[in-house]
Amino acid sequence: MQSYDAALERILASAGPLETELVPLEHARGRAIAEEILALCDLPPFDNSMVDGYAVRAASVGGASEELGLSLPIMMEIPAGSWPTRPLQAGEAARIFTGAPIPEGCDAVVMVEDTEESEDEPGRVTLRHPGSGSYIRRRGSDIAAGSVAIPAGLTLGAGELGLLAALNITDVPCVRLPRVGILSTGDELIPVGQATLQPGQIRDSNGPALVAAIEEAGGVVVGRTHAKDTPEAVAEALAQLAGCDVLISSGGVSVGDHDHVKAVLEAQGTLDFWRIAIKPGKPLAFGTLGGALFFGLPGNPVSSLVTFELFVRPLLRKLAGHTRVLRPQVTVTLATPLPHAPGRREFVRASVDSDLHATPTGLQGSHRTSSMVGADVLVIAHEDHGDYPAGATLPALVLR
Ligand SMILES: Nc1nc2c(c(=O)[nH]1)N[C@H]1C(S)=C(S)[C@@H](COP(=O)(O)OP(=O)(O)OC[C@H]3O[C@@H](n4cnc5c(N)ncnc54)[C@H](O)[C@@H]3O)O[C@H]1N2
Ligand code: MOO
Ligand SMILES: [Mg+2]
Repeated sequence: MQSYDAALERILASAGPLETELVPLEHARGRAIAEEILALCDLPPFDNSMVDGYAVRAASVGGASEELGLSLPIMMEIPAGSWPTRPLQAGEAARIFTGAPIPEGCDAVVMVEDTEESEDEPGRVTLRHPGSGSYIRRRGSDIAAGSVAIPAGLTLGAGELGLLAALNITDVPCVRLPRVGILSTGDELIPVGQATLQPGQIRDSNGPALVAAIEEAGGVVVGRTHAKDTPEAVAEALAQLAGCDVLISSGGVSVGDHDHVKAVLEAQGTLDFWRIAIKPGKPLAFGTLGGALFFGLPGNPVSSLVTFELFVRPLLRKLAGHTRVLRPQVTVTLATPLPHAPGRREFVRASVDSDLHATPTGLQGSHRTSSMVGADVLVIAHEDHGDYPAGATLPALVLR
């Protein structure tokens, strides 16, 4: 049996980022950037005012104070989007607005709150501040031309897309999204919304849950099918899903007489390993099949989703080019005691409050789909440890 760490390491070592494709900026959210993006121009592109006020030469307004106002002629008005019509000379002021270009000769802006315009003196402004804070945003002070705007492998969110837009990059080099196929195995399974259940039958809930998990992870579901519990049916269904980067089956991977996934994988592809010392999800099988990476996830609904989270999601993130493939890990404090038998590393579904006090989502049986509801974290109970008391601090993976 593999340890959690060894299994994750083997899985992540099995593949690297897929090819690069150009993605329109408006569709690039959540994608991983394939290569380092250099700024081709300075941002901001010109020196501009940080405030609404008056552009001046600092040397000529040094004597201004609250008591000793300094009156200057207003030589021009510079709104954002315009360009100064002339340089600013000593002893002159220009009305200027936030974001507007600084005129040549100006080295300080005085905030409008520190000035007065009087009807008695039209065309003049009285400064009541020496203009010491310059309030000028220098060209290139956000990002200088030639410097790295976005490093390769970063996940593009609103902030990164805003910077790309400022740099006028309309087509973004992103890593292609992994194509994923899903196979639900089981004689007992009936698709959601179809037929009335006969005795012994249940709904295929893993299929829809895995679709959601794959999409959340940034994969594209390109095929989804079902197979009865025979080796022939499993092999045939998997053959139908050819052309995927990743194949995921659920069920039929344990030791029952009707569990055929592992044998089919060994016969038709390669089995890298089977079984991990974790709970839930022990009988996971990993290997390759027809050019795809293959995960045989256990059929129990919680086991399939938790093993997806622990092993498939990181691999999908890696294939999709993200530098950060693992969920953030935090330390939580147990709000209630946590029963845990030593032997396997256990991933306990729990909700957390804003102080990271964790409350398990009820009994943790791997058939209990309800234990996934409202799960914010997977609390990690160590294989060498027994029960944990309330107040114990444990590591946890943040799911959302
Ligand atoms: N003798 C042993 N039996 C079992 C062991 C073991 O070590 N020795 N391990 C148990 C563990 S742990 C798990 S996990 C399960 C894994 O079973 P399989 O991967 O073979 O899955 P199935 O037997 O096909 O199904 C298990 C369970 O899950 C339900 N299921 C399956 N697919 C779906 C689906 N798409 N939607 C909803 N529910 C599904 C299925 O009806 C079963 O109840 O094996 C234990 N047994
Ligand atoms: O390894 Mo299983 O998922 O505990 O029921
Ligand atoms: Mg089974």
